[in-house]
Amino acid sequence: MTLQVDDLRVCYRTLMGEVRALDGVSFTVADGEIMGVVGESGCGKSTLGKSLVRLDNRMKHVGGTVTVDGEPLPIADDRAMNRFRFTSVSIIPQYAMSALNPTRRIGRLVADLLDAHGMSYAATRPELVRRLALVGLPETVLDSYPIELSGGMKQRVVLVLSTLRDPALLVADEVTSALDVSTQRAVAQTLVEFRDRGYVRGMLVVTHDISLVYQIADTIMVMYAGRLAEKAPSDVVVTEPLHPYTQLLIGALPEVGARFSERRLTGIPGRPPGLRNPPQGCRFRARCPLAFDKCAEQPPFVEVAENHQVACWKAGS
Ligand SMILES: Nc1ncnc2c1ncn2[C@@H]1O[C@H](COP(=O)(O)OP(=O)(O)OP(=O)(O)O)[C@@H](O)[C@H]1O
Repeated sequence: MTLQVDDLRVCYRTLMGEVRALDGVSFTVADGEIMGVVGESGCGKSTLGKSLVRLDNRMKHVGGTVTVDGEPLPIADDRAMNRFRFTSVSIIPQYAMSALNPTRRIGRLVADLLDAHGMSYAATRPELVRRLALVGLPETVLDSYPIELSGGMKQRVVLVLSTLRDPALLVADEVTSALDVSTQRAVAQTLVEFRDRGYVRGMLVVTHDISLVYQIADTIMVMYAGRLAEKAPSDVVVTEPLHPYTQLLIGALPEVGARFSERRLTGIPGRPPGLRNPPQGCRFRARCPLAFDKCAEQPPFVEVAENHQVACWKAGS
């Protein structure tokens, strides 16, 4: 088992009070598994990804445990996590490619990164060049400045760097969202290839793009308002979703070849609740077409079929 997350609770401290961004999240990612994490903006996807690798100083670990290969990660202790970052858990944060220092050549950036982790650039360079070639980048990119590379090239550089130490888990947060469609597909395929080659064992692909994650993920986990709504193999989530929220998310996707003069695109009416003072019971209740009395109680996240978990009183009934 690569990753096990149990009852993870994380909040942000703000002047207005605590935002409970993750509220009792439990799941596992198996060896070799790519898991897509989807949901509307603000549901806690990025917080989940970040909290497994680096809590920023506004985030507070409220409770719950994370283990990788059975070893607990000290996620609440930034310094203790240094031993695990990059080697055991690695992250490509949102907007990483735009964050590359524009005044440093790529090779220099890599040398700085390796130095910070006590590794020699000279000794690592042959493997680095091999992996760059694998993603279609020539050795000469090491002499380039970030501004000289396209978005897709920068994203591939970031992917190679974040997996150089073959981490058990890679969190890829919106790695394709600023790219054109064909580059998106190429970068997504690279994620799969890195998993297939064993450069990374398990992956959390955080995205709002269900169609893209459907093509590469083994499993999709749907989040709503800081909790898990549904988790199942990708094709099950897309073709037979059980949670009303997942059904509406999938129903809001445009169909290939659809004529929009005949079928209008619809979103999900309403907005997710604020997480400073979230409602009791099922958090989707106010927007749910199937809501009934029982939804005033929080539904447990339970297995309703093999590898298929849902948090809804109506699912499976
Ligand atoms: N630095 C912060 N301070 C306070 N609240 C925050 C902060 N970052 C995120 N939040 C809140 O935490 C909740 C979860 O946010 P998060 O960014 O994890 O969601 P997300 O699903 O990744 O959204 P997006 O797709 O827009 O990135 C939201 O209610 C958000 O407003």
